[in-house]
Amino acid sequence: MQKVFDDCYAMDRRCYEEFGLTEDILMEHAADGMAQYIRALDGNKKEVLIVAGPGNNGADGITLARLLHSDFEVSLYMPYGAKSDMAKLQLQRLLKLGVKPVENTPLQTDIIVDALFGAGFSKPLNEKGVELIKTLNVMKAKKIACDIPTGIDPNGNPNPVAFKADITITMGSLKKALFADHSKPYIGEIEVVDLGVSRKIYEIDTSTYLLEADDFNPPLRDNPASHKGHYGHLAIICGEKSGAATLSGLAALRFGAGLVTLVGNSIQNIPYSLMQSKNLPTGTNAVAIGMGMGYDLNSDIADSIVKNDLAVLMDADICYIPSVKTLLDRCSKTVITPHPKEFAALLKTVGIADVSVEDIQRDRFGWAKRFCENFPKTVLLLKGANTIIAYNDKIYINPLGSQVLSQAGSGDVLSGLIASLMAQGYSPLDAAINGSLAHTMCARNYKGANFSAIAEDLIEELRWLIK
Ligand SMILES: NC(=O)C1=CN([C@@H]2O[C@H](COP(=O)(O)OP(=O)(O)OC[C@H]3O[C@@H](n4cnc5c(N)ncnc54)[C@H](O)[C@@H]3O)[C@@H](O)[C@H]2O)[C@@H](O)CC1
Ligand SMILES: [K+]
Repeated sequence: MQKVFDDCYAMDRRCYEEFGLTEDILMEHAADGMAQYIRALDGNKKEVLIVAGPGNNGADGITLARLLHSDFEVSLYMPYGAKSDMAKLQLQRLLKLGVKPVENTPLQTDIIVDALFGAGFSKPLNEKGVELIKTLNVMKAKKIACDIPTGIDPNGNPNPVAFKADITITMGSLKKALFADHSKPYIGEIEVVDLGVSRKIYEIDTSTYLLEADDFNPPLRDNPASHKGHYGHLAIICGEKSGAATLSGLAALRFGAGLVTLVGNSIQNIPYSLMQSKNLPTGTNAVAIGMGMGYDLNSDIADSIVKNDLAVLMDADICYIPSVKTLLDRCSKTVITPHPKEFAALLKTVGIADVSVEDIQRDRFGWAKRFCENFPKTVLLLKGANTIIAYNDKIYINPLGSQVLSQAGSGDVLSGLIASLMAQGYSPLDAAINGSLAHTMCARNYKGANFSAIAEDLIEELRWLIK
């Protein structure tokens, strides 16, 4: 797990005030991090275009030009001149080496470094900036963003366009804007550069974390004398479309739940390994509701869940049903897993806000936080290109998802995975984290073309998901 921050300003200040470092020292390390990356690239890439802005992001770029000069053919383009003190100082140093900024961007180059705007980006790019970014984006070159691609605002939205990087070399620590859904196509890989002290020292406390494959804690069984009763009994409420519940059930079973029962009146042709029942079976310790359910929840079942305070996973159609609020308020072990459209419906159903899907996508962290303030007992998993898992003031980001998962049925599998872990005794937060990691790791391990995975393929991949 890595720490993630809103921005680095407080940590930079601590470097100056507590560690006696200077802006100059931090900047030298920032530029050296980029220089090392460029030097390690394929040795034939010798032409480097650095586009440097007026502030300290630009100053990083000018410093990089100095570090690479004479080993590489460096073109430094500064469309807005140098305005910050550091940008002016770095430019003076460069001029003393005999390097002058170029008047126009060259038509072709091997490497482009975008150091136009970084953490200080605060208003939309003007027409000149938009045209420049569009020009850079269509050039064929290795594209490196300094700190964050130009045009990505602090909420992670392109405003109105953004540099499309192959790699973002970010300074000091990870920032939230790198993990918004809207920024994902622009960021590329991410590398963090230390700024004069190790990242362990540089970073302060945070409430936001980036999940990694190493965080995965699978439900491996270590008791050779076990029986199915040791691994929980999950009941999945079936409604209109029993296929969704069946996929969840198979995923849950494959992920280790001891027993999975589909609950409903007329469920046809279910696989032999799943049980079925008209009522909530005795012995149920976790319930999953919502997948393919339709907009009607049997009130006896809802009452029984509340009365017995069962662990409950809620998804899909439940977001539209008013009784969701009772479950969220009254049960102590709840996970809810909406995609953005369902989350918009959920916010409306529970009376928090009436907002569009686009409103949510533009500020996923903000809306997730607001939901958790209203429902402190619930773990929210907001699906997306970078899935957010939020609980109280903590946020965990799973960036490992990919387009492999953009398929009907993949959400049903995720519900089954999380509910399976809840039945096996994981806390709701651990179940959401590990279910989400398993889901994305199955997609990563899938060997077929990235358009071809169906829910059953993801379930198959669970067999080999051994840490
Ligand atoms: N201690 C530090 O301050 C460090 C800063 N570093 C670099 O400094 C960057 C931040 O520098 P700055 O705070 O100077 O900010 P930027 O260089 O990102 O932006 C400079 C200024 O441009 C203006 N601006 C914002 N959006 C604009 C737009 N769309 N069109 C025109 N002008 C716009 C703002 O007035 C802003 O302050 C980081 O991203 C990082 O690259 C690194 O060198 C590491 C240390
Ligand atoms: K940049």
